Amino acid sequence: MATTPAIQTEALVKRYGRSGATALKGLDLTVGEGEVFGFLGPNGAGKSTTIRLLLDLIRPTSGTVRVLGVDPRSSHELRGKLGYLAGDFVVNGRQTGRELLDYLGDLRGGVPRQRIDELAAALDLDLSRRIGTLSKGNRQKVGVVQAFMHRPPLLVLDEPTSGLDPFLQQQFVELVREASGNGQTVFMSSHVMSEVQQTCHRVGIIRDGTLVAVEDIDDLRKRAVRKVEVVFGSPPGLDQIAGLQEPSLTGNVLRGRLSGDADAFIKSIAGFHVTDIVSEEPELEELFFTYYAHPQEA
Ligand SMILES: Nc1ncnc2c1ncn2[C@@H]1O[C@H](COP(=O)(O)OP(=O)(O)OP(=O)(O)O)[C@@H](O)[C@H]1O
Repeated sequence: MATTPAIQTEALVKRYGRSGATALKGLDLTVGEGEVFGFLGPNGAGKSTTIRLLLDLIRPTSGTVRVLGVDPRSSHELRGKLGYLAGDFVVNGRQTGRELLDYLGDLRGGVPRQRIDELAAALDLDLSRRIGTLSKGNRQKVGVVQAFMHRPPLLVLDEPTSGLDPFLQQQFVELVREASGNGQTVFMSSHVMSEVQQTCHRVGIIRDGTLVAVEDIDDLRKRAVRKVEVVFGSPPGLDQIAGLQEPSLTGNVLRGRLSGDADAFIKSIAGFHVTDIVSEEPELEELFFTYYAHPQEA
């Protein structure tokens, strides 16, 4: 039996006000249960609008939304099954982090104190401080804890690491991986390509209210260009090398760029004495930005 998608939108349209911008122009989006899905696009593309519709913070002009199989407009139970975090986590500043998280934990049916403490320790967050006295980055950590602490089946994260430094971005990546390993679904908008690369199974790219591409990260990775350097005992001639873009030979060192299948290249050098080979992890960032600017050329 097919499982119910964690998120499904059909022909989703959102127009703000009577004469306002049409932020979404018929969005069809499906996120499977257990997927980590990255939602990417330039500023103003419609990412936050989509997320607000999923959470029933705003209502669609037309089209349908299903979250964990139900219409978010008609299900109060859904709230407890979601973890939500926006980039600018804002709460009443007089409470301490501990007070707020205990309160939210109770609302969500009880979260063990040990779980909150572990998350706070991983993020290096002092729970005894009043939230109003925290820096933006530390306030955002409180937001990260409240989103993850009850291990919700679906995490909806809107640019979650804005304001976090690189160390904490890495901690965040670990939390997403842990959630994914636990079978939770993660839907995340982000401008931080490294975290998308490290966590997402698929990415959807939205421009101007329309989904322009949905790609498997592994497929993207295979298509992305890698720099390659091969050191030979005694090098072949460049005319004997196959499957390598922009090949150049300096002494015994061959350099070039590989995209897609490496088989032709490897076979062309297999008859020569290779003393070392280095291939860089593909950078998907360039590919994403090509999509942002010219989706048809990517
Ligand atoms: N409350 C609102 N009233 C009127 N127009 C809005 C409102 N919120 C968003 N918009 C418009 O809808 C479009 C989509 O905005 P949205 O915030 O969804 O984009 P985004 O992809 O999240 O951008 P960013 O990366 O900058 O957060 C934009 O043209 C924006 O100006």
